[in-house]
Amino acid sequence: MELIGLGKSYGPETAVAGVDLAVEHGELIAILGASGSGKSTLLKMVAGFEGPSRGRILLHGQDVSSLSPADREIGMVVQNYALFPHLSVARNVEYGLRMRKWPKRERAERVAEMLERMRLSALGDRLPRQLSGGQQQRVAIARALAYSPRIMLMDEPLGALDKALKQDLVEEIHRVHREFATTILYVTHDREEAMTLADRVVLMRDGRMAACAPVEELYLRPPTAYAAGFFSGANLVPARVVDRVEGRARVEIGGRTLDTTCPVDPLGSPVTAAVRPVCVVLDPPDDAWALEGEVTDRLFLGDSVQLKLAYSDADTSGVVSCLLPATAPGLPGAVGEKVRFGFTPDTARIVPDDQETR
Ligand SMILES: Nc1ncnc2c1ncn2[C@@H]1O[C@H](COP(=O)(O)OP(=O)(O)OP(=O)(O)O)[C@@H](O)[C@H]1O
Repeated sequence: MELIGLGKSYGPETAVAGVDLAVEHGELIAILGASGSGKSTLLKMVAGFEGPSRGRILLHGQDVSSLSPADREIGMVVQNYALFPHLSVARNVEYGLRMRKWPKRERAERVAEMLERMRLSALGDRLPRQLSGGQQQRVAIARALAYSPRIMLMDEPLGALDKALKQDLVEEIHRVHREFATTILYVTHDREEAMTLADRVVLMRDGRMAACAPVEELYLRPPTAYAAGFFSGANLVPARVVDRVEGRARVEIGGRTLDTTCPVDPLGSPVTAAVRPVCVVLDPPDDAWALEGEVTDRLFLGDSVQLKLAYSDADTSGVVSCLLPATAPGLPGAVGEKVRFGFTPDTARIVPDDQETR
């Protein structure tokens, strides 16, 4: 599938501004972004529920931009299940096959197969209201997949479920994606979900594609400060490139210089040192960026402890989030405790500062 300059405006408001994206067959792309960033509008255009203001949608090379939703052969799963309440599970799954006028015997065979593959065989005669939320969503997935759509669209499919069910369904969707080899566009604002499921992540921001990259690359090497903050949950520390050392950036952060392992931006340009909380260390080594600070918050998370460390001196001030193993030696025990902390050059990613851009 290919999206070419796909955009949508509502009057003066631009919901989606010219998205270009080529999706490989069988790929799962997570469309991630803050509320109002244009994720659902993008999906609705692909589904055919919204007409684009500009651009085109190609499915298997065919321009489907002006086809009705039914003619696009796209399966859709949304947050609130949207099952037919008066139809049994089996009849819900059969629905799309009837619409496409499949013969009765083939319909019955396909429904039985889908129920089995989605582990719903025992529930075929029940009505949706007799199912749990997770079961209803499995029915919705079975229904959407029954007629082998060319592409599957999922809009916050787990948004209505509690955490434990969510985890089950994430595993289920992962399995479905692998076994059915379906191309999936998956809208979510939950980065954990995106991380677990996706081959690639499209990060939307104010209607634009702020980043598009394989999951691990986006997580470990985010291209900008916004992507680092949103996807990697990184601390964003203001910095400035002051020199080049063997092609790498020497940056100044709050009056201290640090030789990083990142290629340089233009000298003097404001940049951001993006440092993930697990990369913040206590009692850092000599070549590290180090500061004295104070614990302002401490959250026990089981295997790890999250600390908020506030620092302030003549040159700089801020708060850094730090994630340490709960068994780490010398772990600060209480709010108010003084600590020396920092990060080593190899763990800081120097990225353009785009946090203010709209
Ligand atoms: N029918 C509409 N008329 C006018 N503006 C709209 C309409 N639909 C969406 N918008 C606007 O377009 C922008 C993008 O909305 P969209 O629903 O695509 O965002 P989203 O990223 O899916 O958000 P959320 O995560 O909250 O669902 C928002 O500013 C929204 O207010």
